[in-house]
Parts: sequence; C-alpha cells; structure tokens
Amino acid sequence: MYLFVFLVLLVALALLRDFLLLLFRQLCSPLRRLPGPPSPSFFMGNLEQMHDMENNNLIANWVNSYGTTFVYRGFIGGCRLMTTDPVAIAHILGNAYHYPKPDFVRESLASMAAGHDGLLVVEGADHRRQRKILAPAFSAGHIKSLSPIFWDKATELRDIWLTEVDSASFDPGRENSITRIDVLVWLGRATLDVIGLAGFGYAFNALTDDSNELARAFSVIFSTARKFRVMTILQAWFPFLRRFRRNNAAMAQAKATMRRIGLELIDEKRKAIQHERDSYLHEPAKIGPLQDQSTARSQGPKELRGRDLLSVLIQSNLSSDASQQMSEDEVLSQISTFLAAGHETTSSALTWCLYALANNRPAQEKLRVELRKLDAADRTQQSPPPKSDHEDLTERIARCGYLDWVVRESLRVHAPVTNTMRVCMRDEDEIPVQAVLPRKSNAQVDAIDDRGRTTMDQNVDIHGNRRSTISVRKWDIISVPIQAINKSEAFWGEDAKLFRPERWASPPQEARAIPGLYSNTLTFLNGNPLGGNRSCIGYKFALIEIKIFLYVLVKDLDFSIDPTMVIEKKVNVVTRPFVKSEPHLGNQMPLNISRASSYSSASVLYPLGRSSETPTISPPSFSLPV
Ligand code: HEM
Repeated sequence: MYLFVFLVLLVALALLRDFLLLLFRQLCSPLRRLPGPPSPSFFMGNLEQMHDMENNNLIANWVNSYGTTFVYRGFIGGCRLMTTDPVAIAHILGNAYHYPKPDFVRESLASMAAGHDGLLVVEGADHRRQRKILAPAFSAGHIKSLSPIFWDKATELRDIWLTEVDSASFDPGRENSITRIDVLVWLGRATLDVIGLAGFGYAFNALTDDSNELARAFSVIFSTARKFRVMTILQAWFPFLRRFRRNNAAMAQAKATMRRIGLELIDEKRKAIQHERDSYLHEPAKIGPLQDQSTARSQGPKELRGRDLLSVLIQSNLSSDASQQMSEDEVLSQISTFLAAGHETTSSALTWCLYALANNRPAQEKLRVELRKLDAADRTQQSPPPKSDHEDLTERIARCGYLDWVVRESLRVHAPVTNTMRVCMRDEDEIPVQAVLPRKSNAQVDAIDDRGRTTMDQNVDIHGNRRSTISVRKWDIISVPIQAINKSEAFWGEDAKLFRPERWASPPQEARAIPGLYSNTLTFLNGNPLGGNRSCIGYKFALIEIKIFLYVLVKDLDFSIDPTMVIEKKVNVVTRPFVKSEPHLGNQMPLNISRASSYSSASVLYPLGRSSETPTISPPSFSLPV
C-alpha cells in the first residue's frame, strides 16, 4: 500500500516537476522587486485584461503609472517584465541568442504551421545557419525581381473590385456608385496568392477559387492553432500535456497535405536547379557566368532572378558547406514559415493602411495625386509598359515620398504584430535602462502615485531605490510591446496615436532612440543585431508588396468608411479588425469603395500588371489633378 502511494506521489511529482520549478523560479525572481499593476486573478494574472489592450490603451496607462519598465502578472502570478525603454529593448532584442523566444511561444508558432524546424522557431546555431542560407532569397535585388508577381496580383484585385463597383450600378464606370466590400477577406486572398507564387512558385489562385487543397490545409492548421484555450496555457507550462493536442482527423490530413505538396515542390525545384547547373557545365556561354557568393548575396543569384524564394533557398543551400546545409525537413518547414509569417502580416498591414486612408481623406487625395503623377510620367509613350519595366517602376515607387510616409505611418500606428516575448537564458543579467528620460507629456509629469513619486521617477523599484539597470535571472520572461512603443507619446509627441503621414517630414528626435529595423519603429523588430538577428527577414518583401498594392489600388479606387461604424482590433498572432457592433460576424473591414474621380490617364486602359491585354474599361475623360 505504502509502495503504491509512494509510486503515485513519485509520478505526480514527475508530472508536476515543471510546475514546481516554475513556482520556485517565480519566488526567486528579482523581478518581484519592480512595481507593476495589481493582478486581478491568481490563475490568469493580468493576461485576460491584456486581450483587449489594443483598444483600451492599457499599456500606455501602465507606463504612466509604473514607469517604462515594470512587471505584470502571468500564469499563477508569475512576474513578467514589460519595458518600453529603448536602451533595455536594444539590449534584449540585440542579444537575441541570450534572449530567445520562450518555449511556449515557439511551440505555439510551430503548431501554427511554421513547423519546429522553420526560421521563425529555431534558436542559436541552427538559427544562425538557416538565416545565412536564406539571406540571398531575401536580398533587395532578388525581392525586386519578384515584383511582377506583386503587380499582377494587385491589378487582378483592383479589377475584381472595379467589377464589383460597376456591377452595383446601372451605369458601369460611374464614379459615384459606391459598394461596400470587406477588404480584409480580399486582401487575404491576394496576399496568399502573392506568397504562394513568390514564396514557392505555387498558384493558390485564391482570388478566383476557394477550393485549393493547400490553402485549405494551411487554413485548418493555422486557425485551429490560433484559437486561445485554457488548455493552450496549461500546455505551455506542462509539456506532457502537449501530447493531448487536438490532432483530429482534419488536422492530421491537413498536415499530410502540406507535407506532400511541400515535398513535391522541393523536388521539382531541386531538379530544375540541377538541370540548370548541368546546362551551365556543358554550355556556359549560353547561360552566362554563375555569380560568386558575395554578388549572389547582394543581388540574388543571377540565374534565379524572378524565381521564388524556395528556389533561391535550395540553390543557396546546395552552395553551402555540406556541414552547414539545411536538412530536407528544415527546407520543408520554411515553406510553411513563409506562409505563416508572410501572408496574414501583409494582408493585415494593407487592410489597416486602407482603413487609415479611408479615415483621412486629405491624405488619401494627396497620395492619389502623387501616384497619378508617377503614372502620367510613365505613360509618355501611350502604350502599356512591358513586363520588364516593372522593376524600373518598382524602383521609382520605392522613392515616392508621400507613399513612403503613408506606409511608414500606417505600419507605425497599425503594426500587424503588436507584441513579442523573450526569455532570459543567461544565469543572471543586468539590463541597462535609458539614462536620459524620454520627453513626457504634461499630464504625465504632474501625475503623482500613492507613494508620492512623480511618474518622472522611472525605474524606481518597490523599495524606492532608483535603478540604472534591471536585474533578471534565467527563465525570467520579458514582453516587448511593439505597438505601444510605436504609439508612445514619449517618442512621438502628443498626437502619437493619430495617423498623420506628414510627421515623417521631420520625425521627433526622441523617436530616434527606438532601435527599430525600419524607420524607428519596432514593426519589423530591431535593427541592432549584437548577438543574433531575429528581425523580420521578409521586411523588404513586405514593403515592396505593400507599396505596389497601394499604388495600383489607390490610384484608381476611392476608399471611405461609414462614419458611424466603430472598428476595433483583435490580436491573435496578427492584428485583425472587427466591427464593434457586429462581433458575431468575426473579423472584417467593410469599406465603401468607388471609382476614384477626375482621372484622365490611361491606367485603366492599360492595367499595369498585364502587359498586352486588350483594354476592357474606357477611361473617364477628366483632367489629371496635378
Ligand atoms: C507587414 C508585414 C510583416 C510584418 C509586420 C512582419 C513582422 C515581423 C516581426 C515583428 C518579426 C519578429 C517576430 C518575433 O521575433 O517575435 C518577424 C519575423 C519574421 N518574418 Fe516578418 N513580418 C512581415 C512580413 C513578412 C514576410 C512577407 C515574410 C516572408 C516572406 C516574413 C518572414 C519572417 C520570418 C521568416 C521571420 C523570422 C525571422 C527570424 O526569426 O530570424 N515576414 N516578422
């Protein structure tokens, strides 16, 4: 009997090992010394409050009350560090291999189709090796060579919307016929098509067909993993529970489909590359010189220009030292990683950008004028630009000043990824914090907390000690609130929450402290890889795609929104919109779309993405508003 009880206790202890360790770590964590908001629940800490934080200003309020570095409570009261301090963030994100993603985050990304072996999930030496092999595929030159795909899909989407607008009117081509369209769903389809073709040469045709088997398989895996359940939290802390993951027949079949199609694609591309290599060996003059590695890194391999990311990855993998190559499973995981990381992020970015423009009519008009000027200059020869000109136009679009401001501002105010987490893996560390405090608004300077401290007393612990570093220990969890930093008044001034592209004419000095990869925002994470680079490898891809879509859509279409409609944000991996009065309809972004007025150029005659097609729509005869 005693033996039985002893054995039961032993098994219980083994199963509870992680839980007990967690409790022990929490009791020892130096984070307990930092101030922070009260925890409304023992089990869930502040986590439930944080679900709606993009709509209720929660983080900004916490920063006002507790300073730029504070703790909030996670599962069973565990202290988690949250910081908007730019020096602390530069240290944490810059030392990426000492501050990796926590296990439970990696697990959930892996189950969301990114796979355990993909770049988004792997850590340390594996990550460094993979990133190096993937770099040529994401070089600026190579991404530019993929731009015909962006043009084609943007044009296809624009034509679908024009048809919807016209079919809602008895007088096709009339400017003032307005149609309400859920832009979220359409942009989701268009960006899926883009990542399929540009990522791995696969035609989802999601804009015209919703029955594609890979699209369905991905959606089953991604949407199942995304659902938040208490079980998800428990699995995060009790790894043995991960065995009981929902792995029903639909999920198993979806995974098998992804694997089968992925392996077919890899095989097809390997054969094509091998064939080209063989041809080069036999007829080098016909193919042209194969580039050296350094040129390939900066411009993308010449013979693979315009080819999908997977082909370049396979080529780059073959050229690497055998001991440094990716395994087949790793290559396979990159396909789902491109899908998971590159599809909904860009559709979210574009959706929020159109929303911002629909709410700021003057900015939309100003942008349209700039885009049409470029369009008019492009049409001096009165003929559609050949496909090879797309790269040139892409380059010129990349230099459009106001378009650039609009994109920066929209990605600042509506970051698709709002938060990221890290865990300290050094035994102990001292995280430096900013010596010079960022500018404060008057309201913040005047606020005095219940200990009599003004909120200017940043980085003061609960014993009143002023700190120039924050002590952390191994396993301490850290939250980096990307969106809150992007919208912080301390960096961007009192109108920080507003979408105002003109601010980019002279961004505030304070914002320069933010260690962002892109325009002093953390939207694509950090730009100071001291030890390990975990910033978005696809950011050039995303920026070119976003700019081309905006060019094609805003030039010809007008976007507005019902002023009585309140749109709120729901964050589930990426930020999606929903209509506050229609939560039962799920994520949506209904915008009113019509033909843009006063347009005389031939852009509708000659759709940019389809070089020599017969014109289908007559251009309205108005003068160009320049
Ligand atoms: C507007 C669009 C996008 C945004 C806002 C975005 C944002 C981000 C962010 C914040 C991270 C860091 C995540 C973390 O460490 O917690 C990240 C990583 C990553 N992104 Fe993007 N992303 C975008 C588009 C893309 C695209 C188009 C691709 C690929 C085609 C891509 C591929 C990746 C990959 C592979 C990583 C992991 C990088 C690493 O850990 O080394 N992203 N992205």
